[in-house]
Order: sequence, then structure tokens, then C-alpha cells
Amino acid sequence: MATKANGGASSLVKMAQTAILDDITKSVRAQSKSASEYMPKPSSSDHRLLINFSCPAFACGGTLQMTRPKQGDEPVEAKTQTSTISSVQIRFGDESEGLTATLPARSEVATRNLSTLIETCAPAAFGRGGEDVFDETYRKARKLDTSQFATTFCPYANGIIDVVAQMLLPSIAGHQRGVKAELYKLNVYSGPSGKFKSHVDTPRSEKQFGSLVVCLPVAHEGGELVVRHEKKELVFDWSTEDPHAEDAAVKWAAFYSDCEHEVLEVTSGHRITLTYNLHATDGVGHVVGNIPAGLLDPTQLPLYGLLKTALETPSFFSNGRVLAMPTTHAYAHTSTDKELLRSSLKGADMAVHEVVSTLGLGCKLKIMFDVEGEDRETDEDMLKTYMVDKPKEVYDSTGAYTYEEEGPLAWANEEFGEDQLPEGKVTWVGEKKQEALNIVIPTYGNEASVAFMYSYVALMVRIPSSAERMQSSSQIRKAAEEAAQDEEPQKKKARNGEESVDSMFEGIGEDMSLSRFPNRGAKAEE
Ligand SMILES: O=C(O)CCC(=O)C(=O)O
Ligand SMILES: [Fe+2]
Repeated sequence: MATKANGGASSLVKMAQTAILDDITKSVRAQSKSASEYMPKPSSSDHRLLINFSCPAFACGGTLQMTRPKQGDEPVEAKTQTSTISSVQIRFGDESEGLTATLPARSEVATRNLSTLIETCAPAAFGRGGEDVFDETYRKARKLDTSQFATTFCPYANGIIDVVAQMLLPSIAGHQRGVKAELYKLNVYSGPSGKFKSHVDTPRSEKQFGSLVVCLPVAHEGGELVVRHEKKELVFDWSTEDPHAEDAAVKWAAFYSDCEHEVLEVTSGHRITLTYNLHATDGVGHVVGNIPAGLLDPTQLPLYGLLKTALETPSFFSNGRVLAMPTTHAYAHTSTDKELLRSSLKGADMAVHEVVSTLGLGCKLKIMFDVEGEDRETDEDMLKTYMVDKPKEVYDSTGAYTYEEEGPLAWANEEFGEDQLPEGKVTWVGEKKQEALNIVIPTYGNEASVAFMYSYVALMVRIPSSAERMQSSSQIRKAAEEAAQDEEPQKKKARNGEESVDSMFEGIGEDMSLSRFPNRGAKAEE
């Protein structure tokens, strides 16, 4: 009997545990959502970067503790696990008579300047039906535009942006998207009755995915920020009685653009916030082809001068050539990728790509891989290096080779001898650093189609014949000027990525990027 009773009790315990675990699982699932739903509509060029995101929450927030100023020789306690900040300064006012409000306001002057800052702010409007509206029953606040103030507060320097990037824009396939925070307003909600009723922020760019609110250390009561998403609600209560106290802090919250949010009534004091628009960027590691015009000047890279001089020399491959340049880095891709991500080229490989693009030369990426085979003539074992455009042409969904020798492969041979490539049109530049890598890393359980592998790549650069070069040297100059000055990166990318038919690339790849040289396929334009 006793045993039975115990057994009953333990199974009840088990049932309870299972129920709790179920609840936890449901709650985690409910918090998890495809970030693509929060992202702007993908453009054709970057849609592959948006798939498979998952995000843990619709909002996140935290605290930056204020450090007390040191008293005399007093050592400051090292709080290695806590983010700290000593003060936030806001400079405002006319150029000739600008003032600085230092927060927390710990002196008489600072308190006076804080009052002047608040008085300087103008009533804040909100958008209704496409118009700016002033209606204090809906929004009672004052604001300064970014043209009217500057601040020492930097959400990058204190790590907030890193946290936001990781929480709200997790990486896919090793591609971490970057976050650009654009300072938008300084807002003051004063008690009694400062507020901003439920609204959704107006996105200010296609890539805006969220907003960041930073609450400065100024005494106030009330004014909770409530962020809602699908019947869930997060409340950020930043009221603080005494910003001089030990626990004075800067508080922050970030949330997705589609989240409805409101600022509840401030009952006393002043709730002062900095707001930022958060935009997704391609992030470090994915800038090639998307570099804003002028930010990187490829004509300053040593390779530019060398290659330009070579192109101006008539005897340099006078009949035209393809230069095959093995990359110095290996690149990740899945076994089913349709193409390699040009934008992820890095270091020297990125430099080569940018230089040849600026010089108007077509540039194609090909995956290299080695296969053990037999020399047909001597029957000897040998390692053959093949090249292929699309990973899916050579790997099956488990990451294993499925190539066919008669397929879309170009044989480069183990010595990288130029004669082995179709019609002797290719010259290898530099050395293949090591055997092609094929590291398969199963990323999501046994779903082999998303396995990753790293491959060395060859940058295939098209050198036009000297006749073509002569004809177009003025165009090269123009192209270089455009790239250095005002050409839209998208335009440049579109041109480099466009497909064309080029006899020089027959057997090497059917979709060689378009170059700026006129003697190309029908799509050439300049
Ligand atoms: O100050 C806040 O907490 C949020 C303000 C806000 O929602 C806005 O400025 O759009
Ligand atoms: Fe808002």
C-alpha cells in the first residue's frame, strides 16, 4: 500500500514537472519569431540574408550604472561585471552662447543648465494621417531635434548596440547583420501629465527594424514605457527619485518597429530620453559591392596602379586573357547555395575585387576543389583541381561530392598550369595556398542541406585584348572617376553582377560578370 501511495505521489510530481516544462517550452516558442517578419521587405539583392532568422524577444533593455565621481584619492571600485558610465553631457543652445547640461546634475550650475535645457525644448508633435499634429491629450512632451543638440552619450561605446544586435538581429549562417543607430530626438516628458499614448514609430528607412530609447538620470516618477507585441507586454519603469544616489543610472530599451508602445503619465519630475532609429546594415564581413561611394578608395590600393599600368601596356596579354587569382581566405557556403556571396570577400581578396571592379574588369568567383583521380594518359594517381560556379553543382544535400567530369566543371589540374584550362585562356596569378578545404559542419541537427563548408575560391579576372583596352581607355578613366566620386554602389554592383555572354569565358563560366569594356555581350552599357 505504502509503495503504491509513494508511486502515486511521484507520478503526480512527474506530471507537474512535465506540465511546467511544457509551459516553459510554449513560452520560449512564443517569444521566438522569425525576424524576417520585422525586417523591411527584402530587395532582390539581399533576400538570402534574411532567411532563417530567429529572435528571442520583441524588446530588450538594460542599465548603465553611473559611477560616482572620485572623492580626493579614493580609488574607484572596479566593477568588472557592470557597465558603467560617469556622466552624460548634452550641449545645446546657439553657437556663440551654447550651454552644457551634465547629468546627473550634481552641482548648482548643472541643475541650472538642466532647467535651461528643458525650457529650450519645443512642443513635440506626433504623426496622424500623414501630418504632424500637436494634441496634448495624446502626446504631451517637448523635444530637441538633432540639429539643436549634441551629446557625449554613445550607445556603441558602452556596448548597447552590440547587445541590441545580438538580441534583436541574430546571425544566420555566420552572417551577423550590423546595427546602425541614428540619433533622432531628445524628448522631455514632464510631470504632471507628460505622456505619449499608444503608437507605432514611423520607420525612417527601408532598413529600419526598431527604435532605441535611452533614459537619462533625471529625477521623475511614473512615465513607464510599455511595449506590446501580440498580447504580450513589457514594462520598463525608469522612475528615479534621486539621480545623485548610488544607484543613479542610464536605462535603455530597444524594440522592433512593429511593436505598439506608449509612455504612461509622468506624475512628477522630468523624464528625459534620447531616441534612436535602428537600421539593419550588412555588417562587418559583408560590405564588398555595397561600400558607399568614396568610403574606400580602391585607387589608393597598390594593386590598382600595377594593374592599370599593365592594362595600358599593349604587350600585356594583347589577345586578352583570364587571370585566375586564388583567394587567400576560405569562404563558407552551404552545399545548396546557388552562388558564392561576393559581398563576403575579405582582406586581400576584397582588395582585388574592388580594384578590378574600379578598373572596369569583369570578375567572377569560382569554387575550387580537389579530387583524386587518374591521369588518363599515364594511369598515374593524381590530384585534379576543379572549379565550379555553384556549390549545388558539385555537392549533394549531405555535402558529399556528386560532380561529373563531363558536367559544368573546368579542370585546372594539380599544377595550376595555364594550358590545362579551356583553350589556354587562363593564367594563374599567385599560388594556390593549400588544398581546397571542405569542412562540413552540420549546423542544425541532421538537416544536411544547411551544412556548411569552406572552400577556396578563384577570382577570375577578365583582361580584355589590347585593342579593346585602347578603345576603352577613356572609359576606364571615367569608370574610375565615377567609382571614386559619385557612383551609386547599387549601380556599380548591378553592373558587375549582370550576366553576359563572352566568348573569352566559354568553358570557364557562363555568367561572367559584366565588365565595362565595350566589346562584350549585348547587355554592355556605358
Ligand atoms: O520616451 C520613450 O520612452 C519613448 C518615446 C517614443 O515612443 C517616441 O519618441 O516615439
Ligand atoms: Fe515611439
